Amino acid sequence: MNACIALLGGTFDPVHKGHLALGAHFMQLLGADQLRVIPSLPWQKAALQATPEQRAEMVALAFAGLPFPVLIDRQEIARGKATYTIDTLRAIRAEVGADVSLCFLMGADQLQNLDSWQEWSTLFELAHFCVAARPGFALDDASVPTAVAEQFQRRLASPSRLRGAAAGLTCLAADLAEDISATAIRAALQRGERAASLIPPVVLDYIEQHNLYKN
Ligand SMILES: Nc1ncnc2c1ncn2[C@@H]1O[C@H](COP(=O)(O)OP(=O)(O)OP(=O)(O)O)[C@@H](O)[C@H]1O
Ligand SMILES: O=C(O)c1ccc[n+]([C@@H]2O[C@H](COP(=O)([O-])O)[C@@H](O)[C@H]2O)c1
Repeated sequence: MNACIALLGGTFDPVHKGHLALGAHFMQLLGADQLRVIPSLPWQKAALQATPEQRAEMVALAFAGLPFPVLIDRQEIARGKATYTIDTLRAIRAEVGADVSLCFLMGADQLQNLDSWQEWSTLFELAHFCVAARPGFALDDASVPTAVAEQFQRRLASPSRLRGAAAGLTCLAADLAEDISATAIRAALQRGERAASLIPPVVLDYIEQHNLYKN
């Protein structure tokens, strides 16, 4: 059987339990061999609070010790300029070869935004796309751009089919319902709350040690 790698890209400012739930959910659904977590230098988000290095360190702490293999892939922060997923997928595809199943994970908010991504329709040539529900972001056709909804529906397949093919399919996890966002966490920390139920304890310790998200 082909190897299967799940890819989780994100800003992670900071990483939180919603990211862990998204990764773990699809690792189980897909029966994937590895989760690669890729901290980004996002071109659509201004004024990040933690540095790229701090965000990558928090990601490494959060994803340590899970019951499946995890690789923290620093290629996007190493690029040192705003990053596009198309470039990252091309690099990973060149590294792993044509047959490995690559499954890019995202929440419903990014599906609503997918048609703004660089070369978005070419992305399906390089990977599968797996979308999880997220409170506050609908997955119905009215909330997703028409061209994205069409691509998504046409390519929709079971997780086992994604595992058996290299790229080009989509899959939906409608049952994830983690009401957590980095925006809400930053706001809570700024108010002086600890947000302990939303962030892994090791990440909370890191945030406190580095005086992050105070203002
Ligand atoms: N609670 C969640 N449930 C499902 N997916 C999520 C959740 N939080 C984040 N994601 C997904 O994880 C990826 C990285 O998210 P990101 O690091 O931007 O966190 P965020 O909470 O969305 O941040 P912000 O509030 O700053 O926009 C995106 O694909 C996003 O959709
Ligand atoms: O390639 C793009 O144009 C693009 C535009 C928006 C988001 N992305 C990717 O989507 C992932 C989640 O992004 P975000 O902003 O929700 O943290 C992350 O890997 C980003 O690099 C990619």
